[in-house]
Amino acid sequence: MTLAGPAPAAVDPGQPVDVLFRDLRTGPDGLGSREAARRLGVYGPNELTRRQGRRWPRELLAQFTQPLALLLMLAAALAWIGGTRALAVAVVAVILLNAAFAFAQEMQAERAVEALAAFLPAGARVLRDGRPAELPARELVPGDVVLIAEGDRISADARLIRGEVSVDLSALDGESVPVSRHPVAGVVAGSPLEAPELVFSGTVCTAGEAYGVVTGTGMRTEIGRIAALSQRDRAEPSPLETQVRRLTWLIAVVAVAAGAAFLPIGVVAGLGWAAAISFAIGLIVANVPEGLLPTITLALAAGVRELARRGAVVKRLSAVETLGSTTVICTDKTGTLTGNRMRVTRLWTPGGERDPADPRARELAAAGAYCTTARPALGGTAGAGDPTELALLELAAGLGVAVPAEERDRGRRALYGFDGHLKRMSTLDDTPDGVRVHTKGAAESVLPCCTTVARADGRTGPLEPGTAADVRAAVDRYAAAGLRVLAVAARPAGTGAPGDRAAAEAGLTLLGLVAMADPPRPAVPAAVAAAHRAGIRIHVITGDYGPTAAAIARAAGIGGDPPRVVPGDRLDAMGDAELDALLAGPGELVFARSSPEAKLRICEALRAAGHVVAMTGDGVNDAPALRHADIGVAMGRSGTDVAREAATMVLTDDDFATIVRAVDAGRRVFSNVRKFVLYILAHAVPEVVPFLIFALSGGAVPLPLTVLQILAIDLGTETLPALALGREPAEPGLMDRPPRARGSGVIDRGLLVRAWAVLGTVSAALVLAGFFWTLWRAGWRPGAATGPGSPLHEAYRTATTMTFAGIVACQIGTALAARTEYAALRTIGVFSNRPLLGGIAFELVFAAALCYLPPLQQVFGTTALGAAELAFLLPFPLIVWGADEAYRWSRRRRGPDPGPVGTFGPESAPF
Ligand SMILES: Nc1ncnc2c1ncn2[C@@H]1O[C@H](COP(=O)(O)OP(=O)(O)OP(=O)(O)O)[C@@H](O)[C@H]1O
Repeated sequence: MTLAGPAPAAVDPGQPVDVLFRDLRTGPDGLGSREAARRLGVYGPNELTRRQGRRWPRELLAQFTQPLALLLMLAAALAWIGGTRALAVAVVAVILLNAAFAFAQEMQAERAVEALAAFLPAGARVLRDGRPAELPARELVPGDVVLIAEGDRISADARLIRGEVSVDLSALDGESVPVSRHPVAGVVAGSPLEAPELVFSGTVCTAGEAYGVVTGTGMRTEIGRIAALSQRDRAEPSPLETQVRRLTWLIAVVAVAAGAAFLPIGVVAGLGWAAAISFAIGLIVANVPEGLLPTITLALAAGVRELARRGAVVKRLSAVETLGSTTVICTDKTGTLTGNRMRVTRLWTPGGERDPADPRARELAAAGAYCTTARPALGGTAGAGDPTELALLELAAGLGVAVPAEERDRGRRALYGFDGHLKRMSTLDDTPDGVRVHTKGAAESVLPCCTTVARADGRTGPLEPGTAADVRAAVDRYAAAGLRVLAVAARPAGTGAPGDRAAAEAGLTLLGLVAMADPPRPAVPAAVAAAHRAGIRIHVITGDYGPTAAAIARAAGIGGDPPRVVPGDRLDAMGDAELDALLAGPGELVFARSSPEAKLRICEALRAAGHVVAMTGDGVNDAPALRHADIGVAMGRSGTDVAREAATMVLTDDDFATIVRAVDAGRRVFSNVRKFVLYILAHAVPEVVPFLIFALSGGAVPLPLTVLQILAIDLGTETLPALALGREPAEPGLMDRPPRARGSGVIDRGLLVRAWAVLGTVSAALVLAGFFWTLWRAGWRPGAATGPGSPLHEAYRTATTMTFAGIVACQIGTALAARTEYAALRTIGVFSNRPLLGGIAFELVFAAALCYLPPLQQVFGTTALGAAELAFLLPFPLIVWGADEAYRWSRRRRGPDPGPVGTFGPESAPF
């Protein structure tokens, strides 16, 4: 294990707090920024140093020990023993090239995934120069005073000095029941992990808020000591990679069987053993698709990189392909559909809506502002905390009743934080009017806690049923306009602080309602429409009030007009069968006042029905649903660390539209993988059919292609165009089709038919036509001798060169055809994939070199082709491409494949 920085300072976190402050040369207000910078230099960054050193030699070696490489080595050894040394050398070259290529691709893929960390820096809130500041967690130093709040992953070991938190220590002790942590003045007794006043790096705060002084950073933390935790996880192969690995094996087995079968046939047809063996080996080497897997891994990695640029950071390569098959998106409302920038637009107090200048409105605003933990925007700095609270602070500031955050925090006697189940929050505050309880939350949650109301004349009166009905009517009116409504209540604390939450939140006086606007993000309606065209259904699952959620959903285009709302209590009362039936219906739903558990339930029901579910979430309680969904989506800006860790994808801009863009990218990557698989499979037919003809004719037709020519195609001319197909832009209509079925293979019957029956067969026919035309013109008839020394030998060399060049020409047509799966080439433009044009140019230069450079002619058995031959080859690409164009046209006429979940597709959905 390496330790960053100099030897650790001998600070024992177990000493009494004042001694600890002295030893760490700090205080309750933390460090100054200059001192912190100095300490950062001394202690080093707050990071875990990776234990493992260089891994690349091992990974490079692994390329040579994998089964396909071993198979090729066996082939090389056989060729050497069989006397065809040139072939043995060629095969070894293939092995080396392949290993280098695969290694480079895998390294590049890994780097792409590792680079993602830079998109998601861990942050920490600290007091620097006595003021709160947000910093990258790597800049924390011993002596810093940090703020720890619900949902944070704690980024250093610390001793608590104020507040109280619940902490999940499972990263350290495997125990996932959260434990309470709070300051204790004296010496820490017993094991540090059990000490109530210590918190540790790598653990998670599940509730509450507290300040702590940092006692250890980086490797000098409990987690740093558990060396095993700093080891990296081994990445799971994605289903796509597993599928392709299996396919590669299948093809390898078929190739070996074909090679073995060719041996006796070749000998009987008069080839001689040495030639037959070399041929069988060539057939195997050419057809084993060694390069497929690394190429696919690289395509996925390129997808990951592109997604990150578009604002969606995915943590696993496999997420890219899952994204493409998403059938349902479950999204929350605040911050994802809306901009999460709240602004109070209406104030209501018993008696009616109030003008901001009204004294009752000011009283309401002041109480709301007390009941907050957020910090308002000051000078140039942005506000920090819940946007709902920031809106209340802004309102109070606007009405001139703001309390500075420091004063508010200093006077705070108790905090009963916002609870997603209770849907309210309360504080006990020292105010100029004495100690008061302040409560704010959902109206239906706060109203039952109230016994009195603040009347228009400033006096307090009983909460009559009529007033309660007025409150509900006002809430509904505001909610129908899409406003978020909070009820605010207060009362004098009386003598002595109430002991528990229930006591604090009883007998309150209702002050009124605050309604705030949070309109949909501008890009959302278009993204919703795009998702609908792509056959994706969207359900909204929100903690907000039904009518508010329905109004926002309608504005975004979700769920029709009016959207169907399922309130939380109805969902809770519903059995599983009823929920299944509800979700199986055609429309989209708005689940309002829902709990985090509801998310998990809905997610499970959808998955059980065969859907591929993308689910958003931002709180601690959302983590189980995020883990359970096919794609858990967390918010990079507003979400908690816990949600970000549970998620598969993190949106750096929190925008719903980014999810739809990610689905688009996922579909594109998957369809591009299919494109180059199609291209690579297609050439097998024109390569194998000539041999069949040679074998079936019993040698009356000479071999149309030499083994080194096959290798030159498969390992030379083909490579760059195949790679370039992986870079193809999205095909028009890709997002107008229903999602592909869960688990449907990258290679299906349709792809094989197209590769072998259409592209392959047309190519084979053309290639053979070229071969026979050349021989025939020279006077060859079946059975005539073509071996060295025979009068027809030169014509035979020209004919095999024609076969070689013919395959190259046909593959150009195949490459152009493979660019789209349904659409016509003209809709994307012939010149829109520059790398492919470059790849084709390379292919032509490579083939020309083989035909025209004398040293290469020697090795590959080729000759220079004349004008007549070239003219014969010229239409090949057009014919192959044209045949496929006709095939795609007929597929388009038949219409797209049906969607995976028969109950809905763009046609049957209600939008
Ligand atoms: N900071 C807060 N203090 C008190 N009450 C709150 C606070 N934030 C929200 N509420 C109340 O609780 C309700 C539910 O809020 P919650 O945060 O669970 O959902 P949300 O953010 O509106 O929805 P979403 O799940 O779409 O993000 C709100 O409608 C509001 O009435």
